[in-house]
Amino acid sequence: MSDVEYIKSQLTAHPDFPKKGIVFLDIFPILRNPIAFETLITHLVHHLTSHTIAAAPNKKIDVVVGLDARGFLLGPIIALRLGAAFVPVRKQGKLPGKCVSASYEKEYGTDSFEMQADAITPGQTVVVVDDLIATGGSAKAAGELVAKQGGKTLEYLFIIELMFLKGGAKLDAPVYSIVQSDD
Ligand SMILES: O=P(O)(O)OC[C@H]1O[C@H](OP(=O)(O)OP(=O)(O)O)[C@H](O)[C@@H]1O
Ligand SMILES: Nc1ncnc2[nH]cnc12
Repeated sequence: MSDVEYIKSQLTAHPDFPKKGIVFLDIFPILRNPIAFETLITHLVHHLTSHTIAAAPNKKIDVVVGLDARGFLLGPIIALRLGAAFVPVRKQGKLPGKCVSASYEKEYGTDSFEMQADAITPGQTVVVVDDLIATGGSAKAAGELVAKQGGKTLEYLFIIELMFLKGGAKLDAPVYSIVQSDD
């Protein structure tokens, strides 16, 4: 079995969660299995070092941005392995100090994201990490926060991409996803 098939085999689908009509794809079974979690992180870091960094203007990734909440499970580990900074994007009202904010619509509601205003230095290269892209609203808002601080988003990284929602089309940089779901 390939790494991608192995990672895919660990995901579980929950119809009608958190509301009717949504098929919720759960990544937590991966984190319960240390071999699967290691396979996942190694796969993402290998992609970043072999493709993203090779194409980066400064030949490095300065900042890994992780999205509240499930992006926090992946982002810090990836950042440590790359020797990059980790910066959280949080839902409104959770971060102290001066923040930049951007609101967005998602597959099942609306929300507002914030990032600390001094978190990214102009010109830094950034990858945005989350567990899943659905409509792309969350990732787009995160990209806006990076751009507001003068950062350059190189890529958006996900475990799962819901292809039928075409979220990647909203974004200002390419998407890399391990599993593409059509339903
Ligand atoms: O592409 P989008 O339509 O924006 O949806 C994707 C977002 O939705 C989920 O998070 P959610 O907002 O449910 O928050 P949580 O991680 O706190 O559960 C998921 O983890 C992504 O962050
Ligand atoms: N279908 C889905 N499964 C898991 N997380 C999600 N976030 C938005 N849509 C989702």
